[in-house]
Amino acid sequence: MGWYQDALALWVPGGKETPLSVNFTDGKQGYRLSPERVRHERLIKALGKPRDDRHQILDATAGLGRDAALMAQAGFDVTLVERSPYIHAMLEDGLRRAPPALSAKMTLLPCQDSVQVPADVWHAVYLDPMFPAREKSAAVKKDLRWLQVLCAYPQPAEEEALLAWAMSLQPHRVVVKRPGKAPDLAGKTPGFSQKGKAVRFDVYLMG
Ligand SMILES: C[S@@+](CC[C@H](N)C(=O)[O-])C[C@H]1O[C@@H](n2cnc3c(N)ncnc32)[C@H](O)[C@@H]1O
Repeated sequence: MGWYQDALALWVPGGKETPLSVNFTDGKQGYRLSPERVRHERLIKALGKPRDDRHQILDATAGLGRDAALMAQAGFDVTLVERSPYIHAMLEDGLRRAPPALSAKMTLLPCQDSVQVPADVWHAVYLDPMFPAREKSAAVKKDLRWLQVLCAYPQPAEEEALLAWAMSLQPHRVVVKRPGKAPDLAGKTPGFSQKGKAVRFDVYLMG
């Protein structure tokens, strides 16, 4: 890990790949963040409309902040939690370089496991826990490969605890990102799902 073109980045010494860093405006992410695009994202549809003046989303598994940026661009105030110190440091650096209008809507908590946050304030708690990729390793994208190196796959007991904890915060809904054909998180059937080709968003309506 080090500095590459003014960004905190990860790379394999001697490797040919461009180093991985968090950039909220580049390439595909920049395109997906355009205001016309963002409302068509399945994640945004899964979140529904805020009500009772609750505009806050807790992204409890923030990773590289891509989904958080979509949610922020859609108008939500997003609080991000990330427990890997490497990923957290890159995310913090990406937010430092992000357009002010975007970073103003994203609050990164100090590096920690997602605990000790207040209940009763969230429109939604968003979970995107690690799940083993189906594709062969060469086909898996660079960022996902790094996540696989740095972050452990949760055991069933941890998945269960994560979902139970998210529900205990009493948001209007809990939204869980899953690979299209993966089983429901912790075996719990969602109220409904926003399904895409490779990924789906399971929605647990809490009231
Ligand atoms: C699949 S990635 C999330 C990717 C993210 N949605 C994005 O758009 O970049 C999962 C991330 O959640 C983090 N994580 C998993 N369980 C966590 C927990 N209990 N508390 C905090 N972070 C957690 C992992 O370290 C990893 O970076």
